[in-house]
Amino acid sequence: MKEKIESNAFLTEAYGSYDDLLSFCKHLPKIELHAHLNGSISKETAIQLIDRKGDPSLAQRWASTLEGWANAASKLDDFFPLFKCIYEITNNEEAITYATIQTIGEFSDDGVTYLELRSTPRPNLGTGMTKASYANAILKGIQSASKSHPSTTVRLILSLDRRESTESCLDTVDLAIQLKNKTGLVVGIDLCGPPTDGTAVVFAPAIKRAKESGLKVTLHAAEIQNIDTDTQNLLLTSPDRIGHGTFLNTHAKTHLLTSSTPIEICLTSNVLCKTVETYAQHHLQGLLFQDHPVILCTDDKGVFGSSLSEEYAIAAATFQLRKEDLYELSRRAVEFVFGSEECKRTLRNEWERFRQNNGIGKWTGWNRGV
Ligand SMILES: CNc1ncnc2c1ncn2[C@@H]1O[C@H](COP(=O)(O)O)[C@@H](O)[C@H]1O
Ligand SMILES: [Zn+2]
Repeated sequence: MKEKIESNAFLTEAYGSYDDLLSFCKHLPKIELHAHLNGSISKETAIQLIDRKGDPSLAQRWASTLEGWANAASKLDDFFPLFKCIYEITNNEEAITYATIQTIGEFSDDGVTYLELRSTPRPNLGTGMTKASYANAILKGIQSASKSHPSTTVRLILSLDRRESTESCLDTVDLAIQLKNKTGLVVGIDLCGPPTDGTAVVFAPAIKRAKESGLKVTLHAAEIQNIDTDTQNLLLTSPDRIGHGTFLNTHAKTHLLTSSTPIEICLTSNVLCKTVETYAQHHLQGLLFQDHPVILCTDDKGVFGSSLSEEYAIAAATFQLRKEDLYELSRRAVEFVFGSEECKRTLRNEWERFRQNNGIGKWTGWNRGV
């Protein structure tokens, strides 16, 4: 169950009500840098995809799988089996293209100006889908959405799953390099999946090849407790960003703080997957007060029933962030995108226009009144 955000004196004074805060967050231009395609598929899109398949038993299984997880999840490991069912819905190129277009549309409607979608190229013997045809189906969706939702710029990150072998990861990286050169839309790679599967040694050659080819690298790191050696070895590959960083030991934290490696923060994901007990206990607060680069992200908005605007609103209500703070958070994210310098210049101008048109005051440092 999602934790309910209580109204409080700060929120009332700074925004009026939670709804007023949410509408400010929707209006604010935002950058989403950590969104897994198959986890981001909304209920509406999933239902449409299932309808197209014409398999009522799948609809039933999908609904009960999600509900079962929401009611009984007690640890992060409970989350990954959900995808067995979701992948039945997206087991062909047409579904992947449709899911991509719909998901981009939803982020765009939520005020996301720049989106980095990520997904694991996944062959399917039954439907003949290959890693390449999978990635191309996403690119087709991105190209189509650039016409229907021109206000949102979209780039793609190909994910390596921790359950894959070194060879399989190298194949994905080679595909990413090829598609980067061909389309300019693939900008990086990610490492995701169950944190206790595989080891950094398995993935290091693929990460190295990606970096050498000019791809950017983001890695899920320290998402659960007691994986310090793996986290340490992953950090040695010098990722450009990391995801979560929930359980960084002192050594890893020092490494990240001194290298100023940005951390993708997924509040609702961490609370619902039970790696963080409550929003108020989230490590975002400590990172903010150390002025470490962070980016608010959704992770899997479809499964978690959230949106990026809500993540901003939750951060504001929990850590007493004013309009200027939220603007500063979203503006800073521009500097951490994997897109080109030209892309960053365009985004910087957009943020400046918003600031001027909306009377955003001078930022004076994070509110430490919490
Ligand atoms: C909640 N925290 C998380 N931690 C680690 N990996 C996650 C994740 N959320 C999602 N994924 C990864 O993303 C895949 C689904 O999207 P794609 O099929 O790639 O589009 C999942 O199979 C999992 O490997
Ligand atoms: Zn993730």
